[in-house]
Amino acid sequence: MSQEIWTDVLGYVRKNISEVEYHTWFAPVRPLGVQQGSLVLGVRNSFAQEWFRKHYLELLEDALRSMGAQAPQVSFQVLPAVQDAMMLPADPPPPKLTNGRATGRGGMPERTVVAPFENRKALNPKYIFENFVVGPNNNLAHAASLAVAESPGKAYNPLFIYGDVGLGKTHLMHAVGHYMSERYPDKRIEYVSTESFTNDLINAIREDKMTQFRNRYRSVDLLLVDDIQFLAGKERTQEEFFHTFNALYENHKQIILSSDRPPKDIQTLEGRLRSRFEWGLITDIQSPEFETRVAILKMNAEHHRMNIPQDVLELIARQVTSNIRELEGALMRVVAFASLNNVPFSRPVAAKALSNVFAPQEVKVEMADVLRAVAAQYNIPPEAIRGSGRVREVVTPRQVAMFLIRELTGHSLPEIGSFFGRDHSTVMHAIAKVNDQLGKDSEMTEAVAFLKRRLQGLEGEEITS
Ligand SMILES: Nc1ncnc2c1ncn2[C@@H]1O[C@H](COP(=O)(O)OP(=O)(O)OP(=O)(O)O)[C@@H](O)[C@H]1O
Repeated sequence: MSQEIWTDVLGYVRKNISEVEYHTWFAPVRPLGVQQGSLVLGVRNSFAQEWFRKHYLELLEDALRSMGAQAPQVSFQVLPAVQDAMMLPADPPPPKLTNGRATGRGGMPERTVVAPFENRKALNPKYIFENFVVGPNNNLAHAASLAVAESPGKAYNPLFIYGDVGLGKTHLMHAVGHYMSERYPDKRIEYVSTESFTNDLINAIREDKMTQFRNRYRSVDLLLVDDIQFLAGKERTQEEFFHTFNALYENHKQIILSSDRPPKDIQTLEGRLRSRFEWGLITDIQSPEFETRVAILKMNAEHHRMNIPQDVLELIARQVTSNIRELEGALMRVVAFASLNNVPFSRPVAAKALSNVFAPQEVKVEMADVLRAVAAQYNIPPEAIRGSGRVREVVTPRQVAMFLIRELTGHSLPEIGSFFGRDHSTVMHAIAKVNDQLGKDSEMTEAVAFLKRRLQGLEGEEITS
C-alpha cells in the first residue's frame, strides 16, 4: 500500500521541483510503510535524512494533504547499507530481455517476446484471466478472449474488442498473451499500441529499415494492437498495417485489436481494412453494473491484503460508475486516506476521502457502523456487544454504542433496543449513564469524542491520534 501512496506523492513532488532535484533526492527513496498515520521513508544515509527534513518536509506534507491527510506526518529511516544496492529506482528501468523473456521488478515475470527491437512493451503481469472479474457487461468479450487463447488463429480471427476508456480491453488482450506464452513459451507475442506501430513505421522509413520492420511484425504468432481507432486518417500506416494483417492472417496467426468504437464507426478507415476487421468476431465491453464493480473492488482489496468492509466497497462502487481505472483509483484514495489519518475503514471515512474528487455524498450513519467502530475501539467482537454478557468489558462499550446510535442516527429508543435485543428502558438507562460519565471519566470522554469524529468522517476536526 505504501508503494501506491508513494507513487501519488512522487507525482505531486515531481510537479513542484526540478528534474535534477527529483532524481538526486527522491528517486532513491524507498517507502517503508505507514505507521500510525505517518508515512515512513527509507533514505540512504543520515545526510539525506537531514536534507529531507530541512528542505522537503513541507513539500511532502503538502503532497499528503492533497491526498486527504488531515495532519500529515512523514518520518525517515536510514536504510542499512546492504539495502542500498537493492533500492528500487522510482522509475523502473526497461525490462531486460533474455531469450525473448523479460524479468520485471521484484522478480515478477513480465512476458515480452522477440528481441532485439526497440519500443517493445511488456505485458502487464496483473492483467491475467484470473484477475478479470466476469460480469454481464463483459462476459462475451471474456469468453471470446478465452476461446482465442485456447485456439489461437482458429477460433476467431481477428478478435475485435471495443468499449469505452478503462473498461478492460487491454487487460483482456494481455491475458491472452500471458495464457499463450505460458502454454507455448516459444511463441512470439507482440503487444503494441497503434501509436507505437505508427512511430515504428515512421522510424523504419526514415532509417531505411523497412525490412526489419516487416520482419518484426510479420513473424509473430500473436499480434495485439491497442487503440486501433488511431489508424483513422493515417494512410501510410493503414497501408502497412493492411499488409501486416494479411501476412499474419494467411499464416493463421492470431490478431487481436482493441478500439473505443466498432470498425464501422472508425472514420476514414479504408474499406478493405474495415472489412478485414469484420472477418472475425466483434465484441464489446460495456460499463460494469453495481455488483461487478463491487466484485472488482473486492478483488483489488484482497490483492493488497486489505480487509475492507462490504458496505465501504459498496459506497465506492456507487461513486464511480463507469471507468474501472477510476474505480481502482478511488479505492486507493480511500485506503491512503484511512492509513494516513490512522482511522479504520468506514463509510463516512470513504465518503470524506472521495469528496474532493467526486460529488460529496451524504452518508447516513447506520447502527451497524456504530457497532463496528465501537467494537474496534474497545477491541472486542461486535457480537459480544450485542450479546447478553454483563461484565464491565462489554457493558461499557454497549452503553457507548447505544449512546452514539441515539446521537448520530435517527433511530428511536425501541428500535435501538431491538437492535441489541433489549427494551427501550435499557437504552434510556445506558444513554443516561454515558451522559453522566462524560466529562468525569476521561477515558470514556476521549473514546466517545474519537468515535464521533470517526463516524462523522472526521468533519472539521483535527486528527490527534
Ligand atoms: N473485469 C475486470 N476485472 C478486474 N479488473 C478490471 C476489469 N476490467 C478492467 N479492469 C482493470 O481496470 C483497469 C483499466 O483496464 P484497461 O487498461 O484494460 O482498460 P482499457 O479498456 O484498455 O482502457 P483504455 O481505453 O484507456 O486503454 C486495469 O487496471 C484493469 O486491470
